[in-house]
Amino acid sequence: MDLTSRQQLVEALIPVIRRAGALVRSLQKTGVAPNFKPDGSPVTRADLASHEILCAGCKALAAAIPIISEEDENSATQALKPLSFVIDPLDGTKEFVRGRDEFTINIALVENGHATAGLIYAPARERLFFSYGNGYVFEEAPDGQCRDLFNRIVTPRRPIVLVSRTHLDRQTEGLLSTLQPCTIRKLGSSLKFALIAAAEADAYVRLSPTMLWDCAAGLALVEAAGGTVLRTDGSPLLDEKRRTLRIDGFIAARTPQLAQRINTAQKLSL
Ligand SMILES: Nc1ncnc2c1ncn2[C@@H]1O[C@H](COP(=O)(O)O)[C@@H](OP(=O)(O)O)[C@H]1O
Ligand SMILES: [Mg+2]
Repeated sequence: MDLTSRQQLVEALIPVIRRAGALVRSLQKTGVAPNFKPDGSPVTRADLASHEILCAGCKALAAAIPIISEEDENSATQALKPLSFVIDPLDGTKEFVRGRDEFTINIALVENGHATAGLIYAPARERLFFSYGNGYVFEEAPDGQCRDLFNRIVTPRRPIVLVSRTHLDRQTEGLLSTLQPCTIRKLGSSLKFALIAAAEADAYVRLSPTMLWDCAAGLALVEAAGGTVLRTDGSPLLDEKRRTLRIDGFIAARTPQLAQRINTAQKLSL
C-alpha cells in the first residue's frame, strides 16, 4: 500500500478506535467481571465489544484485508497473510479489570512482514498514538490537535526501561540488573511501546511469551519513530518469512544502538 493510502486508512481508523475506547471506558466504570480463556488469561465483555467495533470498522474501510484479532478464537492458529490487520481489542485486560488506567486498544497493518501502520489508544489516559510509515508518527489530543513525535529531542538521562506489570519473569529481572543504572517503570499494556515512540521512555524488555497482536501496533509506532524491536536472538521482530503469531520475547528500544546494547547484555546475562 502506498504512503497516501496508508495515511488515509489510518486517519479513517482514528474515529473507529476512539469509539471502541469510549465504549470500553464506559464499561470499566460500570464494572466488568472477567471470564477466563483456556490459557487462563482474562476476557471481558469489553474485549468482545471492542473487537466487534474494530472488526466492523476495518471491514467497512478495507473489506479485502483479513483481520487477525486476539478475540477471534481461530486467530491464534492463523498464519500472517501478505497483508493483514492485526488487532488487540483490549490489551492489559488484567489491569482493566482491576480499575487501572493503562489499558489500550490496538490496530496494526502488517504488509509483507512489516508493521507499516499502527494505532494505540489508551482511552482512560486520553492518549492516542498513530503511525503510517517511517518518520510518520503522531499523537492526537482529544481536541484533534496532532503532535509530531518524529525526531524528538531527548536530554541525556538515565535510560528509562519499561517492563510488564504482571508478567515480569526472572530472566527479565536478571537482565534489568545488568542494565543498571537505569530507571525501571512497570506498565500493563502496549502503552509501553507508545511511550518509547513518544521518547518518554527508552526501552521495553520482555523475555516471556506474548503474541503478535500484543506487539504489532507498538512495533509500527516504535519503528516509525526510528526505534527497533528485536527478538531475543537479535533478529527483527517481524520479517517477510515469519508467519506465526507467537513471540517468545523481545527488546524494543528508541534507537537501534540501545536495542543492540540491551541484546548483548541479555546474551551475557544468560
Ligand atoms: N504466556 C503467554 N503467552 C502469550 N501471551 C501472553 C502470555 N502471558 C501474557 N501474554 C500477553 O501479554 C499481555 C499482557 O502483557 P503486559 O502485562 O505487558 O501488558 C496480555 O495481553 P491482553 O491483556 O490483551 O490479554 C497477554 O495476551
Ligand atoms: Mg494483548
